Amino acid sequence: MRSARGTPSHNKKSLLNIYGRLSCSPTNGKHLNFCTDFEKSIVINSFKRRGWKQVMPDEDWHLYWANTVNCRSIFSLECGLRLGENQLINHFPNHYELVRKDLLVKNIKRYRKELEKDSNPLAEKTEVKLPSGQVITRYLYLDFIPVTFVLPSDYNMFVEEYRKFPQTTWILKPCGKSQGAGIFLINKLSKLKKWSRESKKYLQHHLTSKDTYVISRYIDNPLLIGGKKFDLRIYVLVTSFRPLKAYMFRNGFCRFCTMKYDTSVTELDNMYVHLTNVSVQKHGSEYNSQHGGKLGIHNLKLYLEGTRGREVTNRLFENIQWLIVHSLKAVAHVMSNDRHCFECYGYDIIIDDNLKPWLIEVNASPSMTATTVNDRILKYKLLDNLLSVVLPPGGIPDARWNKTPSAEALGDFQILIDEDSMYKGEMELAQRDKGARKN
Ligand SMILES: Nc1ncnc2c1ncn2[C@@H]1O[C@H](COP(=O)(O)OP(=O)(O)OP(=O)(O)O)[C@@H](O)[C@H]1O
Repeated sequence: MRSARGTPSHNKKSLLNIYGRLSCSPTNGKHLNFCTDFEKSIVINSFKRRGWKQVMPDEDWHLYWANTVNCRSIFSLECGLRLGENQLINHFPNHYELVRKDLLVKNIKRYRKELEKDSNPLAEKTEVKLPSGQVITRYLYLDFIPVTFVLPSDYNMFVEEYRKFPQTTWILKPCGKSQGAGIFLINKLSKLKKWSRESKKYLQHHLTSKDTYVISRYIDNPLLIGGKKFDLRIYVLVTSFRPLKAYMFRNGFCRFCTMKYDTSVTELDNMYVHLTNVSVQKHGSEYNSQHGGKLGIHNLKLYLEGTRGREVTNRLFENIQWLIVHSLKAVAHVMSNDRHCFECYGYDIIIDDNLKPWLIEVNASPSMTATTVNDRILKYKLLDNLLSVVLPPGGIPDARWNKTPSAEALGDFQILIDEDSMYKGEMELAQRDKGARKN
């Protein structure tokens, strides 16, 4: 039987063979087994350091660090597998609701509309005057994704928006790709039409989800440091969507472009200026492999406190947490909340020069490859802390656990939201109120 390790995907039949007869025996205080699809030393060593043994997907495992394709197959109807109480896996079955570019946008738009329909104050709108003099209406609290349309389905809506704001630059991104592949910027509708004709893409009828694109307003006023654009990579661990339990790793980092930011039309195609992906920048002649174009979030905070002041810096970081929590709430009701699952998401955020954070995208399998020494230290810590959060106090996976880690187990994770304890807190307050009224 072929192992799932190191193979990117399986066909349904072989998965049925591999997983159909799988169950994990009770641990009884014996050794714990992990299995992974990645040949990454950081992943493998993080388990081995805890004394766990690596096994194949068709053997007894307690925790599977899977790729998204294999995880989806495990939960597919054809597979018919029921995970045991001592088995955990690192993705939710339909994580794509949050991590696919088009679905993220659809879910956030729907969430805002629902709040609006319920007259929820969170959905309050406000009028904003643009530098061009035009006045637009936008959400006061929930305006954290750039205006985005899905192509080809929203093409007419996009053209309407384009005509209203003809000076805007747009960024086109394929939904089925990553690492900057297939991304380009446009500032003219004619360029989009030309691309469509040449690639015979979005106006064709036989489309697959791989051919879906999102077109987003390009954030053309990013905050620059040393004249260069950067984005933030923040790790967010979710252990449950209903109730929502999410944690943010304190040690995120900035990823810088290697070339100075330049909005001139001639530089529109220069990806070393506009895309912050390490996978793009590492091919640039200015790439520095010592620091890998990365700067720790603590240093960014210090820099901002020094240049912009403590108050606005704190507000920026509060707004980042706000946008993460609301992006998760936007998908919480569509997620299949399997209690064997947890997921570590890589959030990509751009800060503009008004210190407003924008959510660019969410990744389900943030890279566990280290590009520098600091990166290696950070990622080891991330995985070590993550395991402490997802495992109950005895260290043995248990899907029945109430997923309430102790303060020490959190390590460098901080609680973003725990609806369970919020609910309990509210109940306690209500009880106390009732008691006070009785007295
Ligand atoms: N709306 C935007 N405004 C400004 N820059 C953007 C915008 N969208 C994307 N970018 C830039 O393009 C880069 C790649 O975009 P994005 O992360 O969405 O695509 P990706 O290829 O899927 O990347 P990943 O490998 O992280 O999945 C971002 O890191 C950012 O630097």
